[in-house]
Amino acid sequence: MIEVSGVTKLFETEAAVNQLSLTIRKGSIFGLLGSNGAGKTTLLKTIAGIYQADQGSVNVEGAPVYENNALKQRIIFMSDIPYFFPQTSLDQMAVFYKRIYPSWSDERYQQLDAVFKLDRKRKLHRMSKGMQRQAAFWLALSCMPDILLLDEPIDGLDPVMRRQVKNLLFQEAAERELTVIISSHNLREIEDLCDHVGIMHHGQLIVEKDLDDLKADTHKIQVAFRDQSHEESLANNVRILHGEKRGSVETFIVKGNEKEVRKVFEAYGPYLLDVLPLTLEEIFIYEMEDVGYDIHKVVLQ
Ligand SMILES: Nc1ncnc2c1ncn2[C@@H]1O[C@H](COP(=O)(O)OP(=O)(O)OP(=O)(O)O)[C@@H](O)[C@H]1O
Repeated sequence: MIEVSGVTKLFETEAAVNQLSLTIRKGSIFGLLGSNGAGKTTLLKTIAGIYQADQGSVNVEGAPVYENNALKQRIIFMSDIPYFFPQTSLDQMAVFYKRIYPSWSDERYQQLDAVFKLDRKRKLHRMSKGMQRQAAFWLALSCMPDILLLDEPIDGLDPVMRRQVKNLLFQEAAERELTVIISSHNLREIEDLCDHVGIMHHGQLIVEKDLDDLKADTHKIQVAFRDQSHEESLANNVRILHGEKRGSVETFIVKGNEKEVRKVFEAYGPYLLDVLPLTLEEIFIYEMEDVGYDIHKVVLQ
């Protein structure tokens, strides 16, 4: 389990991360969303023990991460710009990683040859951006880390490789409880990967949700009432995140148990009542509206 408690990280006087608390359970895939400068990289580097928090603490399985070498050997931070030593090939970088990470697996390194299909003898600096990213994933996964922190890793990978990498992450999370935190600007990019999503804005986590709970708990209702008698009482009986009206049809985004929500609307004897599925993007739009933010200003669609 990763426990971030009241973490603030300052650069001079500016708080890149501001009093942020977050708990991520082992084996979870957590999506960290936010616009440029929201503080995602700073948070990931603080969790990785690269930065020391100015306030608060980051603990993994109860132990502080900063300057804890034994713990840091179980964590990999994958930067948005992969770094390799000059003039090295993948095989040469593998020798280096093997020395640093005691959990390195030669067997895993060999197995991943079938997934990534890069020339292991070729100099990495001659490879394309996407190929370098594949190489970084190959090395990171061969280290068999307990925690993988991925800073915008999907960019630059083609759709087939994105799917492959997502599958590998699913598999590692399910089979050996790898914990993944993946940052992105784009909700759609990571919605099929994560079981939890948090949205950062100005160094703070403004929304944090379990996706299964979120989907089970938020509904889009289309309804045409017979008269206006619902107008006053509806909001007292169901939690409405958003409502709009087109002609005689009203659309509401509501929270709560589907059966109970349905019952509330049925009690008015409407002409039409439909419960429609919501995309994650729609859910977040209304969740954030509810806490006073416009999602379009905070994350890309
Ligand atoms: N090394 C640094 N020195 C000074 N300020 C920094 C440093 N790193 C980050 N910052 C500042 O901290 C804030 C958060 O930056 P950070 O890189 O964590 O955001 P981000 O959410 O990862 O952004 P992006 O999506 O653009 O990568 C920004 O205002 C940035 O200018």
